[in-house]
Formats: sequence, C-alpha cells, structure tokens
Amino acid sequence: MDHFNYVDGVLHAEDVPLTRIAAEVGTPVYVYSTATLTRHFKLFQQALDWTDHLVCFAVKSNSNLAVLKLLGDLGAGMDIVSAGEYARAKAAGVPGERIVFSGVGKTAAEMRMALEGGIRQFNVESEPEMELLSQVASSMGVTAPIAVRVNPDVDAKTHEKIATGKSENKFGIPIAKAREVYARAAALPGIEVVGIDMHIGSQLTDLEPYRLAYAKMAELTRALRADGHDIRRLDMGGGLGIPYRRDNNAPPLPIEYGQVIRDAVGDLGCEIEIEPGRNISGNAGILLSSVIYLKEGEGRDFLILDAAMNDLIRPAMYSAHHDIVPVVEQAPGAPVAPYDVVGPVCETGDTFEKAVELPGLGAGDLVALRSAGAYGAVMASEYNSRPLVPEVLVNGDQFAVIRARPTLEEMLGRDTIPEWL
Ligand SMILES: Cc1ncc(COP(=O)(O)O)c(C=O)c1O
Ligand SMILES: N[C@@H](CCCC[NH3+])C(=O)O
Repeated sequence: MDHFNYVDGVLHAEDVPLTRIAAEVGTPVYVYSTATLTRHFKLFQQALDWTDHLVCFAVKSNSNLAVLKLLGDLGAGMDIVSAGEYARAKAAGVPGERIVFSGVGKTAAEMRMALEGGIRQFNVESEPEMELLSQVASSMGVTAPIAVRVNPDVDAKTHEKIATGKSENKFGIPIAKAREVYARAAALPGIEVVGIDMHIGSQLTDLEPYRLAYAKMAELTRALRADGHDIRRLDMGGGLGIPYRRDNNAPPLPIEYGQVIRDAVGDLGCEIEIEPGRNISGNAGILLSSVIYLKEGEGRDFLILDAAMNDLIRPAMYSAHHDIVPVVEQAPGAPVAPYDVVGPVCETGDTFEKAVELPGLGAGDLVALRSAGAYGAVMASEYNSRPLVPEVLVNGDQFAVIRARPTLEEMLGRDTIPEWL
C-alpha cells in the first residue's frame, strides 16, 4: 500500500496534488511520501517484534538526507557501503552504534573513518579485508566488531544482476570455509567477532530462497558456537521484493518474512538485524515527468518525456517495469492508445517502456512512473549534461524540496579548465 492515489481525478502524493508540485518545482522530479516510508519501516519493526532487533535501512536504495533522518528518527539503523553513505547516515543524525558497514571493497580510509566515528559492526566479505581491518583497528588501539558475510550458494530467483548469494557471485565467503575464517578472525588482534551476516539478493518475490539460506545460517551458528565463538547477532540481509505492477500477485509481506526468520533462527537467542532497502523506499516514491512531444512514428507513436534514463536507469539496465500513469485521470471509457514512452537522451535504450496503453496525452501533460523511490534518484547521473533530478518529500498537505535541481551555472562551475589550455 502506498499514499499515491487519485483524488477528484488528480494523482496525489498524500494530500498534495502532483500538479502542484510540478507547477512549483518543475519536472522531472522525484516525489516521496513520508507516510509510506513510515508505514513500511514500521511493518519491518512489527515483523521482528518477537526479539531484540535492528532494522537497518539499506542507504543505497535512497540516500537523501531527509529520508535518512525520517527513518533514523523512527529508530532505524543504517546499512551502508561507502564513506559517502557513512557520512550521510551520520549527517542525518544516526549514531554509529546503529550503522552497519557492508560491501566487498572497503578501503583502509573508510575503515578508519567508521572506527573513529563509531560503528555497530563491519560485515566483512573476504579474508584480505579482515586482515586489513585488524591492522587498521590495531593501529588505532581499538578492536573492530565484525560479522563475516557468508555466501550460502542459494539461488535467489531474481534478476541475475542483483543476485548475490550464489557461489559465482563476488559476495561473501563460501559458507563451507566459514569455520576456518572465523578461526582466523579469533586470532587477529584487531577483530572482535559478534555475529554472522548474509544477503542473497534483491527483489526476491519468493520466501523459499530465504528459508534455504537461513537454515544454513542456523546450522553455522551452532557450529561456530561449538567452536567457541560468541555468535550473538545475526544479520539476515535485505532483499524482500515489492510489487512493481498493480495487477500482479503481491510478493510476501514483511510479517511473513519475519516469520521465516523466526522459524529458522528464533531459538538461537541472537539479536536479529535486517537490511531492507527497496521494500521501505520503493513504493514510497514516484518520478513525476511532463510530456515534451507526442511524436508520430511509423507504426508507433512516441511519448517523449522530460525524464530520461539518466534520471531512472532501471528500465534500461534491468529491463525493469515501472507503471506509467497519467496524473490527470481521464474519464472512464476514454480511448487509450499504445505509446512507446521514451526520454530525450540520445540512446535507443532510453526507453521506459514500449506499447504502454495510455489515454490521449500531449505536450505538457504530466505522467508518473510509479515504484521509483528505490534505486531511482541514487542511480541518477548527469548524462547528456542533464541536471541531476531533484527530490521532494511530502508530508500530509505540505511538501519540501529535499534536493534542489542544480542550475546550469552550478553544473559548469564544478569543472576546471587548466590555465595551460
Ligand atoms: C548487503 C546488502 N544489504 C541490503 C541490500 C538491500 O537490498 P534491498 O533494497 O533489495 O532490500 C543490498 C542490496 O541488494 C545489499 O547488497
Ligand atoms: N540497483 C538494483 C538493486 C541493487 C541492489 C544492491 N544490493 C535495482 O535497481 O533493482
């Protein structure tokens, strides 16, 4: 459920008509709903209310400071993967003890930054990383709390570019090697083992891969405890999928996912962490865009939007579907026609979707691309020297620009022409 609904024939974000945001901020623009973000976060809290837990929002899915502050103030932890994301989480007021550092390529500088500023745990993904972390921590006179990310070799049944839990993926250490790696960790002076971590992929729409992976997690917890390690925390990762179509079967709910976790590891007495991103932010946002031209082609008509692949790359990158809907609803029974909905960027791949059935639209009309709150703005670029897309947050009947559209002067001002040219 989200908070983008038609009221009197106009699509609203909560109580704000999208026509108003378009008029005041311009398009293209991302629009997020406070109510949806809050609701989704609380669903995960409830799903784990049977135990000590921390819901760490995956910052990579939406890293706007206002979004992070909203979730942080609700009690969220943050799952981060870079110095930049660490800095964002801190700037949004999230304390270090609620920040988990994931990622396969942490640098010494990033480790130092997190150890200085405070960190809940590093999710270590390889032995070389663990050795380096131990050195960095020892040189600072501290120990680094870690969970080792294990790769359970489970097929997450999702898009191949976002599956992470198969042995051929770069993530984690093979689960079969885990006892050896934990033995090494215990011997390192700068490392303190606190738990185990796992994340098998994104946009999972079936709970079975989680069941398989979490059964292996439970077995490993017992084995490591028998080896003498103090496994007190289990990070179960993120990845729960969302409905991208209003008409399809909804993926499992957070409460069902929470039950899978409970069934698998609930008897181990561990604190549970999860790292959902998309499920919290995805359906909390839309990309609002205007039609620039309706162009008649041979055998097809193109709706050329002012949003493009640089603003929302998911269709071009993963052939992902986003529902595209008119902001001003047409009268019931109004004729619809198929349009190829495209952006202005000079690539054929700059196509949001082909043959979308839409009512007659023309220049200046507004459309919304739904389910764009996750992996939308964060993956945007300035390709074709298009200004980075702005973001707006709605709360009831008010809204605020939470990232402004840069001016052309600001864009030009970032480059330097050396004086010797
Ligand atoms: C380590 C880690 N945690 C959490 C996530 C969040 O995934 P999602 O947005 O699918 O919940 C990801 C991305 O797949 C990830 O790589
Ligand atoms: N960027 C991907 C998700 C990546 C998940 C990263 N761990 C998407 O848009 O679906």
